[in-house]
Amino acid sequence: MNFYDYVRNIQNFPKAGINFKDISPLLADKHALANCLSELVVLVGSQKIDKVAAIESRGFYFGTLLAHKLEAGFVPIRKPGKLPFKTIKEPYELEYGIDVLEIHEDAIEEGDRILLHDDVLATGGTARAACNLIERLGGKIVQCNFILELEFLYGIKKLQDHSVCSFLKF
Ligand SMILES: O=P(O)(O)OC[C@H]1O[C@H](OP(=O)(O)OP(=O)(O)O)[C@H](O)[C@@H]1O
Ligand SMILES: Nc1ncnc2[nH]cnc12
Repeated sequence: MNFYDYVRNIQNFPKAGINFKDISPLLADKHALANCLSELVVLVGSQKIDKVAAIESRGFYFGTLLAHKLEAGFVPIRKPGKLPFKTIKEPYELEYGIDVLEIHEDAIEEGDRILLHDDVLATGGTARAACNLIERLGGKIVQCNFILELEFLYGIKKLQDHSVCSFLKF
């Protein structure tokens, strides 16, 4: 299976000049969905994971599936005002805007081994903010794991202190 065939390019979305990588075709095909999940599990290998933390909203597509496959818990990292309990916050910049991420302050215990998952690594601002939240709560980030990486944006430079794995590279 050529997974690249299941990623659609949408020019000028959500803003002029952005070439948006749309994984909807990959999600809609039962074989592509199942095989993509298997490939993400392969990236983790035999490393022990206590919790998968995933970033709203597209990180949630595979985040809970990954947690189930890895026999780990799941932690949502969300946009502001969405989480109901006490949170800590991190601001960040992304390829097309500025936002804030939040995590429940009791979501991670000191020493928890965390897999951070999101669909796309672009400039790395979102993933960096998510790593900061996890580390502020005492989590140990085992791997930052993405379906696709836009290598020309060098997001990996913001995650140099971590192991970064992505399945599809553009
Ligand atoms: O590496 P960066 O430049 O920070 O960009 C990557 C982030 O951008 C997208 O999320 P978006 O903010 O568009 O939200 P969504 O998942 O809710 O669509 C994507 O799902 C990543 O979370
Ligand atoms: N070009 C892009 N396509 C899809 N998701 C993104 N997140 C940030 N940049 C993106």
